[in-house]
Amino acid sequence: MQARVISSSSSSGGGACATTYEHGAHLTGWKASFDGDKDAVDVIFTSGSAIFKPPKAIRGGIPVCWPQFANYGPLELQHGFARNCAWKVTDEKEGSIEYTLTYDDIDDEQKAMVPGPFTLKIRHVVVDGTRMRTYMSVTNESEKELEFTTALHTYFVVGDITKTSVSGCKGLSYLDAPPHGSASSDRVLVDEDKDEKITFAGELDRIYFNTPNEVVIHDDARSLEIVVRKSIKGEEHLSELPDAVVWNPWIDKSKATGDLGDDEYKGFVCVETASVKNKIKVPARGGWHGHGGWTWSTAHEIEVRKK
Ligand SMILES: O=P(O)(O)OC[C@H]1O[C@@H](O)[C@H](O)[C@@H](O)[C@@H]1O
Repeated sequence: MQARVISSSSSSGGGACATTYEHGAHLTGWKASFDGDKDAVDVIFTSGSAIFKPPKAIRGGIPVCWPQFANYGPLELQHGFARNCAWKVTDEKEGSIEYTLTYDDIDDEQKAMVPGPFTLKIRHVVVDGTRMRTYMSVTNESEKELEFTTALHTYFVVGDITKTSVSGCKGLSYLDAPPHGSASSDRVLVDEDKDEKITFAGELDRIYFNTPNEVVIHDDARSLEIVVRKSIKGEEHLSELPDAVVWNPWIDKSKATGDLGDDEYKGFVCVETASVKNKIKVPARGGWHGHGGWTWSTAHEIEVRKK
């Protein structure tokens, strides 16, 4: 599998670069760099046990969950099929790469999961030394409405999960998943998170609704803050993903996950910009001449700051 590395085109970019793959349009790593420094800081986690063999999704990085997040939708396939497919590179320039997946690229089983032709685009951009973005767009070229749930399922490196917290979710309602091995896998609705920050002392798997623009990971072991932003200055025309998923598998689930090292849970947390509660609906193309289809687009930005 060929890795494509994109480096920042900004003069302040220093050693900042990201590694991406056609498989899943997957970004597997992003190194940030402060003040143009060549010493890069790893921000995005990929498992040392990840399997780089399609159709298996790569464990870590930024899996694109589409056309379904987890089991939120009609499909049996957890997180949809986009992360399992071979995408095509459709644009590549300094600091930026665009991958595209269309109806023609997927197999019959996957075609049965969508109403008809579509174009899905992912663009990863290394903005400067400390910021990167992922843009996503979905064009519905079919004659039926296209509805989906989705997430940019980002795995972040942290120095020590027990010295990590996540802020921005206080006061929000969320769906809480029971721990691995429980008799029921049904999530429970919690009306209000009363804690100032989310901390980690066991498996944690929550879907927060209507999150603010910024959710922040406090990586105290590395004295870093990682900001996950769903609205980008100058790009207000893009739709905002309303929800955020926070996940760490802890010990038992890590052991049960073949492509994740038993101890690796200590070194990452997932904070995923998502739309789970409300399905995104892209209207049917309509029959009139020259109308290729309606497009829905979104993006997230990740910024690293020193504490
Ligand atoms: O093992 P997968 O399919 O990549 O999913 C990993 C995790 O993804 C998270 O988004 C879900 O909230 C978890 O429930 C799930 O375990």
